[in-house]
Amino acid sequence: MAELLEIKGLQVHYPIRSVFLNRVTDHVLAVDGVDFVIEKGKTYGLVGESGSGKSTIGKAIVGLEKPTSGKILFQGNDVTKHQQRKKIGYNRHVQMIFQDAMSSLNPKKRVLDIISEPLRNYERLSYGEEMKRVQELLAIVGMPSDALYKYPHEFSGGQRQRIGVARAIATNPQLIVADEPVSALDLSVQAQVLNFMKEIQEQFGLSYLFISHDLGVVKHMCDNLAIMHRGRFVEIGTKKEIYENPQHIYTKRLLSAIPKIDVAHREGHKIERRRVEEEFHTLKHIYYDAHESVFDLKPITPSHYVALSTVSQEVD
Ligand SMILES: Nc1ncnc2c1ncn2[C@@H]1O[C@H](COP(=O)(O)OP(=O)(O)OP(=O)(O)O)[C@@H](O)[C@H]1O
Repeated sequence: MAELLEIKGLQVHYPIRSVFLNRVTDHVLAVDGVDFVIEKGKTYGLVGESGSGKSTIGKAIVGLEKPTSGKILFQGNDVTKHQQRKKIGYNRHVQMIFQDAMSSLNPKKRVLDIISEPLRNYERLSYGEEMKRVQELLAIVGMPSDALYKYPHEFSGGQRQRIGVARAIATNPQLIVADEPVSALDLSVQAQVLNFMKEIQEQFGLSYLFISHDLGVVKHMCDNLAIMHRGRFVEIGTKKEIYENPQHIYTKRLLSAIPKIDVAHREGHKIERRRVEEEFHTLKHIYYDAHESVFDLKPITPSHYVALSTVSQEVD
């Protein structure tokens, strides 16, 4: 097993401040002691309901959140602290793509400037070299070269996500943290973007940390995965182990809520309505079963919000 990244006993706790007392009164245990390994060229999935701590792990790995305790080792080098990351040029090897490409791409910048930003941070290229590299990157992600001078709002959601991927791979990273990269997209576009992410993974030997609440998507993408609940891993294993022989009751519950549409069949847009209806029934079932708030479960589509509010009205 070729280890790329190792996480040891990671904790990220956010302080809760009392406005009245003007001091820290408690902590949110967003991530509360997790261990896992991401192998070279493989995809590790993090699955769990909204608020379970998935994004916080991703942010700690790329350096956007400071671990409270624990270690992050990249190819055996400790990169838990900023100085240590700087020393080995860690940030160019690990990039992140986000759920909402519209808000993660600067709306005032042209595609050329968006994609060249990491190049300007990490490489000293002439204007001509930079232009050539950005054109190559656009071709890799299947975008036309006239996209260079356009702005993010001139593209569809799927195209914007491709631009986000072009920016993420600009520095030839080894690991990409993909935080819900397709959940803001129509089902028909999700499959395209996921398959394209797999293609570039093979082409460049990339590893992914793939964060999602959608077990259907994770099944399509991941080699190994962890099921998260309230900052901890309740179950870890290979894709086969988790999907074919889940052990934890929480994993079983999540699996029973998988939309019955596997990614390969998401290209037909008519499926969407059926999926929302199915999830609505499953959520309702889970709600009555577990007596938890339906708002703990992350809505996926606008129609899903309608479904959720209907559930909550019925429950009220
Ligand atoms: N900056 C912050 N300050 C305080 N609490 C935070 C902060 N960021 C996240 N949290 C809390 O930490 C917990 C984990 O949040 P996180 O965003 O990691 O969950 P998640 O599983 O990624 O959820 P989602 O799928 O909704 O993004 C939540 O309870 C959240 O409210």
